Amino acid sequence: MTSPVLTAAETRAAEQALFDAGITPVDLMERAGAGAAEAIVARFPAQEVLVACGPGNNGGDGYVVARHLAERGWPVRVAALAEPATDQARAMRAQWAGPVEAMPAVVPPLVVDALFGIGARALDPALARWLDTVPAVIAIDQPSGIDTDTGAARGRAAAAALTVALGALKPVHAIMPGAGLCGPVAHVPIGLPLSERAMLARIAPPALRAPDATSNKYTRGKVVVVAGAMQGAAFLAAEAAQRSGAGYVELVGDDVPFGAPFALVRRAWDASVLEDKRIGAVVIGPGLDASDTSRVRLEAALAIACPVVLDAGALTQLASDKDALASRLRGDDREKVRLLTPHAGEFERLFGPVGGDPLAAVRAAAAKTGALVLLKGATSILAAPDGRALVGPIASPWLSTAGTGDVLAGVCGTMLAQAAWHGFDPLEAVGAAIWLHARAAELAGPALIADDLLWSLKRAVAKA
Ligand SMILES: NC(=O)C1=CN([C@@H]2O[C@H](COP(=O)(O)OP(=O)(O)OC[C@H]3O[C@@H](n4cnc5c(N)ncnc54)[C@H](O)[C@@H]3O)[C@@H](O)[C@H]2O)[C@@H](O)CC1
Ligand SMILES: Nc1ncnc2c1ncn2[C@@H]1O[C@H](COP(=O)(O)OP(=O)(O)O)[C@@H](O)[C@H]1O
Ligand SMILES: [K+]
Repeated sequence: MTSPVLTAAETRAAEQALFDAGITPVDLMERAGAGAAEAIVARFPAQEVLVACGPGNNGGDGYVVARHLAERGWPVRVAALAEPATDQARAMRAQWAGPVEAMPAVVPPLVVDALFGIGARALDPALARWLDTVPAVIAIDQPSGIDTDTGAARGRAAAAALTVALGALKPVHAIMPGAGLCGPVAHVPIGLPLSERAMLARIAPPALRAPDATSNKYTRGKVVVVAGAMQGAAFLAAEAAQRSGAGYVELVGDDVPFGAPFALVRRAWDASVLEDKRIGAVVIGPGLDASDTSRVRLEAALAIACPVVLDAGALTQLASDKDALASRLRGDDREKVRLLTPHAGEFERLFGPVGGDPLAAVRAAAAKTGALVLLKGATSILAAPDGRALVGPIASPWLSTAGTGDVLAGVCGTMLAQAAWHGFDPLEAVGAAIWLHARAAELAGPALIADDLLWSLKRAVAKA
């Protein structure tokens, strides 16, 4: 249900494992370049192309791509930024039979960017300007100049028409803004050993278990959503918990109005509502204000043993005593599952600015609090206290509308309540919720409102 994502250093270590096993750097580069050319011809009609090669192994891949495209009848020009600086790149340069020109001032319509890969520093401004004027770019391994491990982009740049990820996905392919600049990503396996236990992985469709003859409403997960002053938000979370498959959802608050969905159980708040041993998860925060009443409810929720999703107003309350976060969230009980779901503003209030390396920021927040931390945004990043992290798909920008986070909180509640039943650990369960939410947004299409996600969640579950 996930694809491993390797940092530049992990990629180099994986390459080294192949070299240690007897594969030569030249063989590996041939494999990478041939695979990249294959991915290109599968997606583009034959046309004039300029392959721009840098001095390192990314440039070496470029010479291989050029040779393979030419063998397939493409009119190929090759330009070099500098002479190859590694043995394998030199060997590939020697195998390119055509001319090698200096970087042309006038750019052709299609350029293969084999300038820099995982070894890149910030681009020289003139080179960045040159790349930015190319109408269509196919990036080898990654667009040149974007930070491989953070996804931090150099200033103005257009998205590539295709990025061919060699051997492994890297953070640049998964985390915004870099992921957006990669355009469509084709993963070309080159035999790198990819651990199933990678510290970072991209969320793939989860394998959800369907109810069977032995199921009843409680085995399918009881989720309690604690309402506050703004009840709409809590309703969205509660119905999202229902629509993502929970068997029993209860909305507790004051004067919760009656109406659709009629399957939603409403109860007046009283601390005893959280004592039911059948509760699988509690969601608190959507619509929660800063009143004393809300504080009492938050404390009651934090006292229970089962997983608690803390969103919106609950995060604002927690931010008022940042130093006590870890002890308030888990106390002495390391087993307690607590999920914080901040957007960037809430994250900043709790932990300081996200900064240029969101993955590192989220990991640090999880380590500090002992909680799962999900930073929501165009790509959502989830980290566990032990450093494992998941990154979600690039989600529909139409999600940037009020209430969609409340829906996600409800889905998280259901997936955490059902985690053991699906065979997920808590990190995987929240990963499944992120995937379902993104898929629901895709199904809901343009101009969605949060309510639309409730219906499309049902279809997302069916597709998982
Ligand atoms: N080792 C191998 O045989 C394989 C390498 N692969 C390719 O190799 C790439 C990594 O190769 P390298 O480690 O050589 O790194 P790069 O090719 O990314 O670049 C490294 C070289 O460029 C210079 N450089 C970096 N940024 C620069 C800048 N902004 N301006 C000027 N010079 C700059 C560096 O000093 C170094 O000489 C991967 O991204 C991938 O494309 C893959 O083909 C897999 C196989
Ligand atoms: N530009 C965007 N592209 C994709 N997803 C987005 C974008 N902006 C927000 N989202 C998603 O929409 C949801 C918004 O949540 P949140 O900010 O908590 O809103 P609310 O509090 O109104 O419910 C999150 O799941 C977030 O990942
Ligand atoms: K590149």
